[in-house]
Amino acid sequence: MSALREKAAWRTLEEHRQQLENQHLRDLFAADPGRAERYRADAAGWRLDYARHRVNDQTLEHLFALARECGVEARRDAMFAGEKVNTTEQRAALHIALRAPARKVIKVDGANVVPQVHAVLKRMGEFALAIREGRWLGFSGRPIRNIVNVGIGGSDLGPVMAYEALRHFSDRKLQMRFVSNVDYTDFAEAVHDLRPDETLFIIASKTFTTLETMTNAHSARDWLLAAADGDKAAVAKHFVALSTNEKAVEEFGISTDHMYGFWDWVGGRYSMDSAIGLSTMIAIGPEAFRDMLAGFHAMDEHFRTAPLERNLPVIMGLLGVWYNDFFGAETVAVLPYEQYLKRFPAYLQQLTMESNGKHVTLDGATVDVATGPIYWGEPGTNGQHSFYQLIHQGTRLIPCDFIGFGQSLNPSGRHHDLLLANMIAQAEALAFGKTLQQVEDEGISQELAPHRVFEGNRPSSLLLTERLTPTALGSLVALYEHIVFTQAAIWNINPFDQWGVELGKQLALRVVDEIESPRKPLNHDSATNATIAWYRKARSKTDEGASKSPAKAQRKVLVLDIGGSHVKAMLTGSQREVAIKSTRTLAPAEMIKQLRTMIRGWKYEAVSIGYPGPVVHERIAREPYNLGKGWVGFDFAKAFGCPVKIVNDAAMQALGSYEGGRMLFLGLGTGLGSAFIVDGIIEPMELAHLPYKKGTFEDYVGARGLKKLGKKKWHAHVFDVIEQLQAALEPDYVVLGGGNVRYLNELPAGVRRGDNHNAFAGGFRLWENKA
Ligand SMILES: O=P(O)(O)OC[C@H]1O[C@H](O)[C@H](O)[C@@H](O)[C@@H]1O
Repeated sequence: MSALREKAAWRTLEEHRQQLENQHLRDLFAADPGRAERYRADAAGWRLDYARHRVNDQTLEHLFALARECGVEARRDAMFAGEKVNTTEQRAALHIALRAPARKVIKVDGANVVPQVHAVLKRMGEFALAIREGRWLGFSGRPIRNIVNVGIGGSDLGPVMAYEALRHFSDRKLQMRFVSNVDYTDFAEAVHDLRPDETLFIIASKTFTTLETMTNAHSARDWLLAAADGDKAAVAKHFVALSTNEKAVEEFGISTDHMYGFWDWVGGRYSMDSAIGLSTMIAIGPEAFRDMLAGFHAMDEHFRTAPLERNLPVIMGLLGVWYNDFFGAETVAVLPYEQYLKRFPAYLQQLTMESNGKHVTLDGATVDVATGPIYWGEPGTNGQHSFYQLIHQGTRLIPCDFIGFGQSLNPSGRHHDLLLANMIAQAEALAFGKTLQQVEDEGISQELAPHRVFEGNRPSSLLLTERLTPTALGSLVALYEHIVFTQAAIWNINPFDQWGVELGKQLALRVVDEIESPRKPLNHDSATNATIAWYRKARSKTDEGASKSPAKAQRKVLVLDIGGSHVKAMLTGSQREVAIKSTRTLAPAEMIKQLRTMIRGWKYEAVSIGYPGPVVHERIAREPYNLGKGWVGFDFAKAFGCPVKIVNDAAMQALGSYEGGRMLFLGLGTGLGSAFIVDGIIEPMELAHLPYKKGTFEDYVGARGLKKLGKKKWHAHVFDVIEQLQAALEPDYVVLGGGNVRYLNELPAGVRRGDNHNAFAGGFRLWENKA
C-alpha cells in the first residue's frame, strides 16, 4: 500500500465517504440552509460557488487535513521559491515568475530571474506596437497584416485559446491564424487567402526541435520565398522565433534580434504568458497583455497566501481528488457559458492531462490511487443539445465546472439572460434532479415515468465573474494551473514533466524512415508491419494521383485586362505583361487576333477577362463606351478554346486589391470604374454614368475630364466625387486604381492607392476562389 492510502486523512475520508453515501444533495441542502453562503470563496475577482458538491463541513475538514498531511503548502512554497520541483528534469517550475511585478525577486540558482522576464516583455511590447501601428513592413514595403503562429502543444493551445478568448479586445485589422498540425492541410488552409508580403510567421517552440513545428516552419519559409523570388533577405522581415534554444533558432535562419526568449523553468503548457504569448500581445496590445499578467499574478498571490480553507485552487483541487479517488469519477466537464472561451476546454486538456496523467510518484513507486482525471467540455449552451443527456441520466458521475460572466461583451436583447439562465438551471437540475414522485404528480404514465426521472445528486462548481477581460482570463488560467499543482501534491506526482509523449515520437521517426525507404525490412510486431505495408502501397497510389493534381491546383490562367488605352495580358506564374493598343473601333475578334501574336507559346487552361463595362452573370451586358462593337454575346470560350470568366474590369482590380471589410474601388482611367466588395462578395457598379454637375461623374473625373478641365480642377472633382461616394456608401476604405491615379499627389482620408497589377491578381483569384 502506498503512503497516500495510509495517511490518516485518507483513511478518514474513505470512512466518511461511506457515511455520506446515502445522502443526496437534496438532503445536504435540507439539513444545512446556510451552505450556499458558507460554500463560497472569492479570489482575484472570481467567485467560486461550491455548494452543489457532495460534501459537508466534515468532508471539507478531512480534505483540508489531507492537503496538510500531504504537505501541499510546503510544496507550493518550494515552487514559488524557485526550488527544482521538477525533479525528473532537475528544473524549477517558475511560471509564476512570468507575471511577477518588476520589483519582485525570484531566484533560480542564486540569480534573480524577474529582470530577464521584464526585459523580454519590453522587447515584445516594442515589436507588437510596430506591427499594430503598421510600422513593420514586409518585403514589398507593405505593412504586416497577417500573423501566423506556428507551434504545437503548449506553443499553440495557449495562444489559440487566449486569442479566441480575448478577440473582443483584439485589433480587427490584423488577421491571426494558427498552424499546429503536421498535416499540411493545416498550413494550406491557414495561408490560403493571405498575401505573403503582408504575412508574419511566429515560429513558437520551446525546444525549436519539435518535428511538427519545424516541418511547418520550413514550409512557411518556402511559401514566403516563392513569393519573394527567392530573396533570402525577406525571411528577416517575415519570421520571428519564440524559444529557449538560441542555437537552433539561428540555424533556422532567424537572427537573435528577432527571437524572444524564455527559460527551461517554464513548462510548455505553462507558457502562454511567456514570449509564447507574442501573438496574444500583438492581437490585444502590450497594455492589455500586462492586464492579463496582473490577473495571473493576483491568483498566484491568492494561492500563495490565502488559508487553505479559503483558497480557490486548493478547494477545487481537493474536490477533484474527492470525486476522482473516492467516487471513481473519471472525467471532469468544463462548461464555459461564454462563446469566447470555446477553446478553453482544449487548452485545459493539455494543462491538466499532460501534467497529471502520471502513473508513478515522485520517488518512482507505482501510484495506487487514480491520478489525473480526463478533462473535456464545450461551451454552453451548445453542449446541452448534445452530451448533457449523459451527464443528467447516464450511469457515470461527471463533476462539472460551469464558468459564467455577469455581463456579455456583445450584449443584445435577452441573449445573455437566456445564456445565464441556462447555466444556472443546469446546475440546479444536476444537483436536485426530479424524483419519480414528482414525475408521477405531473401525470406522466407509469411506463414513461422511469424515463423521465432525474436522479440528481450530480455535483458542479460555478465559477463566476463580471466580464471576460484580459485580467479575468489571466486569473482563470492561473486558477487551473494551481488546481493541477494542488492535486499533484496530493498524489505525490510530478506535474511538470511529460515523458509519456516520447515513445510515440521516437517510433514515428523510425516508421517514417521505413515508409520513405520502401525496401527496408520491417521488424515491428505483425500488426505494425501490416499497417506500414498497407501505407507503403496506399501512398504510391497517392503519388500518381498527386502528380496530376498540382496542375489542377495551380491552373494556368491567362488574364486579360481590357482598358480604353490598352489590352494587357499576363499568365499565371509569370511577371511578364504584354499589351496591345486599344482603339475606338476595337472588336473582340480583332483583339484576340492581335493578342495571339503577342502570347505565342503561352500555355493556359482558363482565361479571366476584365471588361470595361457592365457584366451580368459573367456575360457582357452592354457594348463598351470607349471601344468598338461586337462584344455583347461574343463567344470567348470558343475563341480561346478553354473556359473563360468575364468580370467588370474594376471588379477584377478590386478583387485583387481587396483586404477585407467594406471596400469601395474606383478606377481612374479612360472612364471611371467602380466596384464594391463587402465581406468578400463583389458588387460591380456603374457609378461612372450617374449625373454630376452638368454631365456624369465620368465626364469630370475620367480621362476626358482631365484633358478638358486641367489637372487642378480635375483633382478637385476627384476629391469631391470620392467624398460624395464615401458619404453615400460608407466604405471602410477606398482603393483608387487606374492609370490616372499617378496625377494625384495626395489622397483624401480613408483612401489608398491601388496597384494596377492587382487587376492580374484579381484575375488569378477568380479561378482560385470560385468567386
Ligand atoms: O514548444 P515545443 O518545444 O515545440 O513543444 C511543444 C509541445 O510538444 C511536446 O511534445 C510536449 O508534449 C508539450 O508539452 C509541448 O508543449
